[in-house]
Amino acid sequence: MQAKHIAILGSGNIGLSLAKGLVKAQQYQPQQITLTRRNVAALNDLANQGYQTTADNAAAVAQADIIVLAVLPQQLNKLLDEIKPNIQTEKQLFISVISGVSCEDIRQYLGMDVQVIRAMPNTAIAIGHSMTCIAADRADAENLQLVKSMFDTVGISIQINEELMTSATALCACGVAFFLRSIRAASQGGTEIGFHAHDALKMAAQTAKGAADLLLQLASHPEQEIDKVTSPKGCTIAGLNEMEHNGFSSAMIKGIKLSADKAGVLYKKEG
Ligand SMILES: NC(=O)C1=CN([C@@H]2O[C@H](COP(=O)(O)OP(=O)(O)OC[C@H]3O[C@@H](n4cnc5c(N)ncnc54)[C@H](OP(=O)(O)O)[C@@H]3O)[C@@H](O)[C@H]2O)C=CC1
Ligand SMILES: O=C(O)[C@@H]1CCC=N1
Repeated sequence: MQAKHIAILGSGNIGLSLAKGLVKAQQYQPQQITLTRRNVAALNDLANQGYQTTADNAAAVAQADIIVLAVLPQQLNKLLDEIKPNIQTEKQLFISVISGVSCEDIRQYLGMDVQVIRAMPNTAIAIGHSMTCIAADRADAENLQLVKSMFDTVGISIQINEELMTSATALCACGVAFFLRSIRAASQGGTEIGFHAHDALKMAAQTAKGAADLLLQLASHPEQEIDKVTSPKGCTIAGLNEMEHNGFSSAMIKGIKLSADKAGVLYKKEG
């Protein structure tokens, strides 16, 4: 258990997923986490669970050791204006999960030499299965280790170069949606060939989970595992080739490239 207090500024999808993941992993108690958003009434359930909740970002920052920035890129500058008077550069660490905003962007906008580490988790953080990419331009090793160990308790984390953070956003954060859509499509196919929708979805999701685990647990390559499924003249290769003729791999690759391009231009420095 860490003794530190965390303020999560912007408690929406990812901010709340992070808070829930940290508590589920027993790394923090709800009482050690302050959640903020402007519509604070939407956090009432969390307040009943013991989290501190407020719309006052500056007050949340005043009592925090770790400050997580989790608003949308277009909401960041206003938030930084609000909290600037209460920042204590010597003792506080910023973790930004905001896409397309560099550590230097934050220091530059604040005009302060704050310690900033970027983390790009995904929503599976709520259940301890995030793939989180971590990057910093000049954070000290102790803080980097602290952030890494924090995200390791809620999934798997790797440290990458900061210039790859927009790519990490597309592959890992947006990626959850891409794989979910694939599973949804598989379940729709399943319904068309005879299963009730809820059964088809469960069957598709468990099949996807098994496929991912084959790669992770056996450290094998997708094509190696695909070769084991595709019997000669069989039904798998027939279905797979039909999907490829319709651009399956190409659609995924193009989508990821477009997401990465977009992730790089989400933030406008002037606000
Ligand atoms: N969703 C995801 O899977 C991932 C998102 N990210 C990044 O995380 C960030 C948040 O994304 P996401 O959670 O999806 O977005 P949401 O819109 O769900 O969350 C943003 C939250 O910020 C709150 N907010 C806005 N302005 C302020 C303010 N001035 N003070 C306090 N709270 C504020 C909003 O609530 P209210 O309007 O009530 O203030 C809202 O709850 C983005 O920058 C995104 O790029 C990163 C990885 C994954
Ligand atoms: O769609 C978005 O912009 C955010 C960033 C990563 C996931 N969701």
